[in-house]
Amino acid sequence: MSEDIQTVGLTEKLKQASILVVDDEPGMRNFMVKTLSPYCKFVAEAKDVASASALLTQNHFDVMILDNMMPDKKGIDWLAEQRAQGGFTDTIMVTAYADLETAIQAIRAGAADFVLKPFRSNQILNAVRRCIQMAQLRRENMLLLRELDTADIGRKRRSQLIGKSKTIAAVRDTLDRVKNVATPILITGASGSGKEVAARHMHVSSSRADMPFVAINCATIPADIIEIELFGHVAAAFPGAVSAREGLLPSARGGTVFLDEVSALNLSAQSALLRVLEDGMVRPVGTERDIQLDLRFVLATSASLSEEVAKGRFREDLLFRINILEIVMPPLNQRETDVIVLAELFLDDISSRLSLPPLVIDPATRAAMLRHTWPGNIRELRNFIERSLIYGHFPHETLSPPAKGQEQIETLEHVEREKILQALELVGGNRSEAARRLGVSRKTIDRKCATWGL
Ligand SMILES: Nc1ncnc2c1ncn2[C@@H]1O[C@H](COP(=O)(O)OP(=O)(O)OP(=O)(O)O)[C@@H](O)[C@H]1O
Repeated sequence: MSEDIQTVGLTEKLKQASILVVDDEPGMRNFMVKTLSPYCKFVAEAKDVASASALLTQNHFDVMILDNMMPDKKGIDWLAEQRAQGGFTDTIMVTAYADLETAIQAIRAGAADFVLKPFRSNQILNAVRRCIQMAQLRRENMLLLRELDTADIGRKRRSQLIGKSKTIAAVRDTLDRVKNVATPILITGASGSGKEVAARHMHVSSSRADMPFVAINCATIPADIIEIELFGHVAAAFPGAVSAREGLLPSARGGTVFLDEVSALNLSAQSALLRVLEDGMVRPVGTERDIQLDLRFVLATSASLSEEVAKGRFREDLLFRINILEIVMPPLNQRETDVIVLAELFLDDISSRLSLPPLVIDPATRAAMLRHTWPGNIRELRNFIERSLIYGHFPHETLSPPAKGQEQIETLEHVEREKILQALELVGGNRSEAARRLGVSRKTIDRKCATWGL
């Protein structure tokens, strides 16, 4: 990498940084203060560890540059003491003697970097910049973890395939049976039917639960970079790239990879994926070296893969490799009263997340929700609940009746259910009135409603 100060890209962060220089040689201190001052907010200096300690108690410093050979104490020993007392300023050790023992001691004492005397101005500037970048990454990481923790309820929900219906219970049983086998799983089903939730559900109950779950939506990554994203690359693979990057698959090692909308992969990425599925080998772009990976694959699609094969857009051998174990996610309208169970959960979650007053599902809304076909499945239900909480009431008008032109022969039981629910919705959930209008007894309505979980 060039050492020209202009090319190191000194960030805004450096301009905000406060630096403490600790060195007993006045000439050295002067050189560092002069080098750093134009680029940093504030540079203080100390001629020994006693005055450095005093400065550290009075001010916050982002980075400390510490000479190891000080008259009163070795810099490394003093740094170790500082750490033991809770001082965590990122420290760059400066030394004239580059022996391995000193380097090991510096790392153990908690030094972030190590610079050899004599050094040029850009070397010390680069070291400070690296330190600040690392500190920023650590802080961002800590905040992200905290955010994930506070969103824990949402995260748990996304890892639990909730529902009391027979269809969902059957899916849960299958997931439980296959959770620890190495064979790839193919999850099919309409958009929003919970394919990713099912994959997470299986991962958290599998032996890989403590390892990463990496969800990748193949449809949202541009085709020309998908292989780089999945498999990683070395710097030499691209003229403009400054460094190599680990791919998403290697970063999930030991865990589960969820490849959503797998039909969106281009043919070349499909060939590479087939290799990974067959022998567990990943080859980063630009290398001749294969890396062996232990990964569990779950693939999902809302498109029909056999139709994609027929159109020449999906490799037939890949389809054979991935559809050994297929799990079909039932649409929401085939999950009995799960729509109500899920709606109640979403009402709870969303009202507390958005600090909106809670809503209770009244009988007419229940009937309307059970009757609606939910073409957008659970995602549509979630959006409906969020909209309702914002409006402060359930907007029935957005629950349209089934689209015309899609008529099919329905069972009598289904037609009866539709009609009774429609009647209940129209009369605001009043069962006696619905019974009167339908020409049946109130008892019949009660009995039917009980079997539908109303
Ligand atoms: N059983 C469930 N319990 C709780 N939430 C669910 C359940 N199923 C789905 N959801 C929620 O519904 C939404 C859609 O689910 P998910 O993303 O898993 O669907 P999908 O089938 O993978 O969709 P797509 O094909 O569009 O990617 C998410 O907000 C998810 O949290």
